[in-house]
Amino acid sequence: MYGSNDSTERTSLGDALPIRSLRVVVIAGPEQGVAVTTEEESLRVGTAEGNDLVLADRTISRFHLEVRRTGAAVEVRDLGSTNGTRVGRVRLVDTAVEVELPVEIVVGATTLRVEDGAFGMREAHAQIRCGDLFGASPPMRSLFASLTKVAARATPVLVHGESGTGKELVARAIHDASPRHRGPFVVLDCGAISPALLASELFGHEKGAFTGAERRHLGVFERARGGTLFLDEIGELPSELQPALLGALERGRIRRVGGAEEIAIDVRVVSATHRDLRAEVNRNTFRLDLYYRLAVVTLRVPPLRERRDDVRLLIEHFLRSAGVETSAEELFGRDTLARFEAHAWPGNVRELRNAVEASIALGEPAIEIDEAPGVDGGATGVDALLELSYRDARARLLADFEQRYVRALLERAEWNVRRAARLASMDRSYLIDLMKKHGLS
Ligand SMILES: Nc1ncnc2c1ncn2[C@@H]1O[C@H](COP(=O)(O)OP(=O)(O)OP(=O)(O)O)[C@@H](O)[C@H]1O
Repeated sequence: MYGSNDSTERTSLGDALPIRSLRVVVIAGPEQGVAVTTEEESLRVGTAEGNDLVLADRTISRFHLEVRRTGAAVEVRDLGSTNGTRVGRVRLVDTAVEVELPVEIVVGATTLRVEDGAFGMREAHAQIRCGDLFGASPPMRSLFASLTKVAARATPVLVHGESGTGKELVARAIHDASPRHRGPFVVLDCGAISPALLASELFGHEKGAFTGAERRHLGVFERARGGTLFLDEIGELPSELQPALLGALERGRIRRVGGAEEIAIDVRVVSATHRDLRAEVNRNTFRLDLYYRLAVVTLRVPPLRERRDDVRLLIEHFLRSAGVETSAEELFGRDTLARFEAHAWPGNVRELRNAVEASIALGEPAIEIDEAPGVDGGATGVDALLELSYRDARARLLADFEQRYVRALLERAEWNVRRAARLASMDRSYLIDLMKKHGLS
């Protein structure tokens, strides 16, 4: 069984996984004949340094497109380019299409051909655990290997992944495996703090720097001295603060708001985002130079739907964490487990953890939720409610509605609570209360 402590330490998985390289060739256009091969699962094309294929064609955007393997096929994703990406007769702008290789792609005045390259091996973690992260799927074991390698150095890392995929745990694991592990791990959620307060949270302020600044306040750069500074939701950093952060990282010094003294910083910066910062660079909402500073290494945390073979392992882990010794199969039965594995999990591992915890609390699988009777109900829904008093029936329908509404709202907002509250014009703390009430937080 996956979840037992012994199995988390096993080393029999091996430390390499087979991989097939991707090759891109310019078959028409100003740079015809140029070709690049990458050993990674993905390949990027654009005019900015940092792409695998860097082109000079002016009709191409800085980060124009990405080709990523998805099992037997590849996904071609346009990264919000100005002129779009054409695959056959389909024109993509800020969207993706799944195709088989080889494929011809037209970008600006250039035609590319992407094809399979040679077979090779890539490094993989030999265990199904890395820090507090669990994962046995190839993309997770490959992530664990990169994470462990990058942890040893001081390199800034950008962690990219959908909400609830475990980005904060990745940052924490980097810190714990780094030479700075005895220092502090300080988190700043750039999306949760009002832009007016963000400068002071980052750099601190002196007493009297502004109305209400009654005493000196140390910012996260100073509090993380000797350790790791985790800048969560870095894509939400307002443009007016981006030059100040860039300056601090370039000079290795900060100045508190209202202060004159320059203070040397000693932090390793790990940042995270659910947004594709390259698309934000194309849109000019994120500075290219700041992107380069933060994303010296990018680690992508795959969504749960791309690693369904991890679902069972994670369920076992969450059961053990909740003190339940029964195995997932005994508890839920095969059919329900199969539904857990087939579910799309838009809220990723966080949603799965909530579903497992709710299942334990309710004593029945909480994956049934999607199929609960609708609030508008049919005659049958109302008929069933006639068994109850009006008051109880009303309370039951309301609770049902709340749960379905909050879940749908969070899914629409990619499980970003702040965004969800804004979408529903609802107070954030009220939304958090509703999430707690319905086992969604
Ligand atoms: N691979 C994993 N193994 C075990 N637990 C995980 C894993 N990934 C995520 N979790 C759990 O899922 C929850 C969400 O993880 P985390 O907060 O790290 O996600 P995130 O990507 O930072 O989310 P957000 O973008 O919303 O801040 C946490 O409870 C975390 O412990």
